Amino acid sequence: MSNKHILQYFVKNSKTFQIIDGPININNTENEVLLVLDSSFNPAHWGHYTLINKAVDYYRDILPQDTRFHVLLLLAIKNADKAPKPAMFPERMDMMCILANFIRKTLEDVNVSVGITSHGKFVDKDKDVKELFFTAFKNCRIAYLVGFDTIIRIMDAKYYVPTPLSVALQEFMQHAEFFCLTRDDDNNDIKKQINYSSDITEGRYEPAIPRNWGSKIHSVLNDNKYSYISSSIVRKQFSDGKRNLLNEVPEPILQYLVNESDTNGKSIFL
Ligand SMILES: Nc1ncnc2c1ncn2[C@@H]1O[C@H](COP(=O)(O)OP(=O)(O)OP(=O)(O)O)[C@@H](O)[C@H]1O
Ligand SMILES: NC(=O)c1ccc[n+]([C@@H]2O[C@H](COP(=O)(O)O)[C@@H](O)[C@H]2O)c1
Repeated sequence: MSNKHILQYFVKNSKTFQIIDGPININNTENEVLLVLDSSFNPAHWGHYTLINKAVDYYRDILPQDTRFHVLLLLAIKNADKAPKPAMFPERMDMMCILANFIRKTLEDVNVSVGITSHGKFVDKDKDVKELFFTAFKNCRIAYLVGFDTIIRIMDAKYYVPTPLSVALQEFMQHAEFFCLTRDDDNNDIKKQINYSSDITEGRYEPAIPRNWGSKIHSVLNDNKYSYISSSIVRKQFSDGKRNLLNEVPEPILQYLVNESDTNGKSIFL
């Protein structure tokens, strides 16, 4: 079935979560880590790949040698902020499957699945991930891979009104953790980004954010060659006619963008 048909079925049946590529469950939760990258994938780029790569490196360093890694690429077909915009979703799903294959080829011993969700907020996505992805939810580790711009939005009380943040995320924060990479950001300097988790632990964000959540956020410095990349930049440059985007986008993704645009006679993003 094409991704277009999968999406039509998903929407028609009011589903909230579906795996569209790769394994659909994890049986042995004792030594497995699930790394979830939730994104708009519009398009997929090196910023996404480096989040996964660095998260695998990070957990390989701190966990036992026999730990197995499972990456879940998750597309939110509803955004926590933006109105639903169905255009391009099948193409984004295609690109997620391409990225999944690229990860399988380039990162050793990493399983990859691709899923779609209709939930905008992480706290809601997490319920489905736990329920539907794991056959036994015991001692498994789920880490959400995010950039700094996203972690501060997850920790923003406005998304949960009238429930206080500490209540809305209480259960979620008991088992979930975040691997958080710095990004170029005019409003938040690198020091603030890197110190975010320790500042929470020291109580600097109290009473909004409980200090014990600080240990659940692992802040890691990005590489300069990846920290500036965003889908908006790629969309803009590609639509302006730039095709030399290999610093921003893995080759198979670029190939897909070029092929799709050639077929339509104009940039896939226009
Ligand atoms: N270059 C990057 N470095 C680190 N994290 C990133 C990078 N690009 C995206 N991310 C993170 O990946 C997740 C998914 O990103 P998403 O695709 O929504 O962002 P984006 O590339 O900024 O998209 P857009 O420009 O369309 O807003 C987010 O948590 C985001 O912070
Ligand atoms: N409070 C939250 O859980 C929260 C806040 C902002 C964005 N998100 C999600 O983060 C993902 C990336 O969003 P953007 O593409 O807007 O950066 C989307 O799935 C969006 O729905 C979640």
